[in-house]
Amino acid sequence: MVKYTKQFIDGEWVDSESADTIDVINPATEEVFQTVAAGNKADVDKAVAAAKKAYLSFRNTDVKERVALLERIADEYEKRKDDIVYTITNELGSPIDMSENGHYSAGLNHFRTTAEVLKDFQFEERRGDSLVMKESIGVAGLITPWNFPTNQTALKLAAAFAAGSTVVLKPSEETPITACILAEIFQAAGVPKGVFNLVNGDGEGVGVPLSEHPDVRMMSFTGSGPTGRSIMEKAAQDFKKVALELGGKSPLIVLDDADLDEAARIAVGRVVRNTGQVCTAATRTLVPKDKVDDFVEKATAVMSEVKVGDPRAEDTEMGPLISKKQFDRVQSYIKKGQEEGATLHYGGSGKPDNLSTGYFVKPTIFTGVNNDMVIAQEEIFGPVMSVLAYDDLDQAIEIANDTVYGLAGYVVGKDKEQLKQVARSIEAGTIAINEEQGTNDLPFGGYKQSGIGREWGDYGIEEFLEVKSIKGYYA
Ligand SMILES: NC(=O)c1ccc[n+]([C@@H]2O[C@H](COP(=O)([O-])OP(=O)(O)OC[C@H]3O[C@@H](n4cnc5c(N)ncnc54)[C@H](O)[C@@H]3O)[C@@H](O)[C@H]2O)c1
Repeated sequence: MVKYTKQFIDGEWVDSESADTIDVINPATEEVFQTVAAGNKADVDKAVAAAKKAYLSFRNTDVKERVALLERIADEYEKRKDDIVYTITNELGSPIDMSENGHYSAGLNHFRTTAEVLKDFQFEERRGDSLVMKESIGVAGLITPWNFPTNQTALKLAAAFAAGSTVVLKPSEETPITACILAEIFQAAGVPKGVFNLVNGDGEGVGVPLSEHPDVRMMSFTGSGPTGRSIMEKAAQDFKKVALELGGKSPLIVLDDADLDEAARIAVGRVVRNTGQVCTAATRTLVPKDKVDDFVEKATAVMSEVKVGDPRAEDTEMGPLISKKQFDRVQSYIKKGQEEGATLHYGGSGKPDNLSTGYFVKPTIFTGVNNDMVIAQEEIFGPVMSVLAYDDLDQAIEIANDTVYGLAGYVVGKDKEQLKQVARSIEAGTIAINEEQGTNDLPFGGYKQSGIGREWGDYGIEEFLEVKSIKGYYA
């Protein structure tokens, strides 16, 4: 077992300023997979100082150089495919197929797509005799969650490097090993010293001093709402820019003309993916009242086929939740749904048969849910579908938008005009019609309490830039 108990600062692995460590638990076996440093403020100070120094030259690198850098990173990333897939399977408990085709590929796509969009990115524009230019913001603090260890990190890192910003990354203490592999990839790709710094640790020890650091000009965070609020409060002390990607409670509207077999397959897929630990999970399924029974029967059939178990097995479709804490949280929501009067139609409390070790849960369907219930309003972050009945499309849209969140929305059906109209009416940053996946250059981010700002592609690069006008530049 390789131990990553050092921090990666100024281009090398160095001892942490803290003697404390954090065990990374494999959620399928409940055994220790790896150990990382539990960093502290002194580590953060060193990392920010390195990033600040490196910024002086990195900000002036030519765009072509940064395109080449991102391409080299993507090449090195591809060489580490087996390690990344193995690590995500063990630290997150993601089924091996999902580790490869969901997680590994998402990270790779961000590095490749960002390199492509950077080639055509307009950093300068002439307006009369003046120049309007965009330049990198400076040292950025990046804080990421555990549910997509390569996706969340890669999309922020690719955008920051493309912009010419230097970074200090604090990954989730629950899935930090993928980030350690990224440090090795950057080293192999020739990322200049100090451009990328990794400080492992928990929120209090590392996240807080990073958010408070006066030399950090921007915080880019993905995670829960309460943590996002705390980071924003800290950042407000010296008016750092903040970009926040937070939670969701996304609706999936099944239209009257939808093929119910197809709708059931799509809806269940969007609930159980990554064991429901997806910020864009479609956890509120809205179905025409007279079609609910048929839909639920079909959704139950699809869900009962989902293979839950050992993430290392090739045919496993759903692994465990990340931790005991998340297991308990999902259990408490299942209990709450029953107390509130929703009908537990499939799944429910406890672990699936023959899976007593590991944080496994049963994929679950609630029917008879109304939108005021806690299970329809709060993010469960587990494979729990709430089915809500609607009378007409106006009511469906009203229910869909009756949430504090606005991250994603889905609509399934046949009539193209109706699909477009519903897609336009949902108040959320990302909408998918039927099974459309889109491309990696589309903006991603939330309305309302789902966040501030946009990531991915050129929109992601914009986040790490400041805008300057120079009057008389062409006079
Ligand atoms: N919108 C999106 O793009 C998106 C994507 C994935 C996950 N999420 C959200 O993330 C949440 C789950 O992730 P989580 O449980 O890891 O979230 P979390 O907020 O508990 O932790 C996220 C990160 O913040 C750090 N952190 C904790 N307290 C901190 C503090 N006070 N100051 C600074 N950093 C601190 C953690 O160590 C971790 O690295 C869900 O709510 C989910 O919806 C959102």
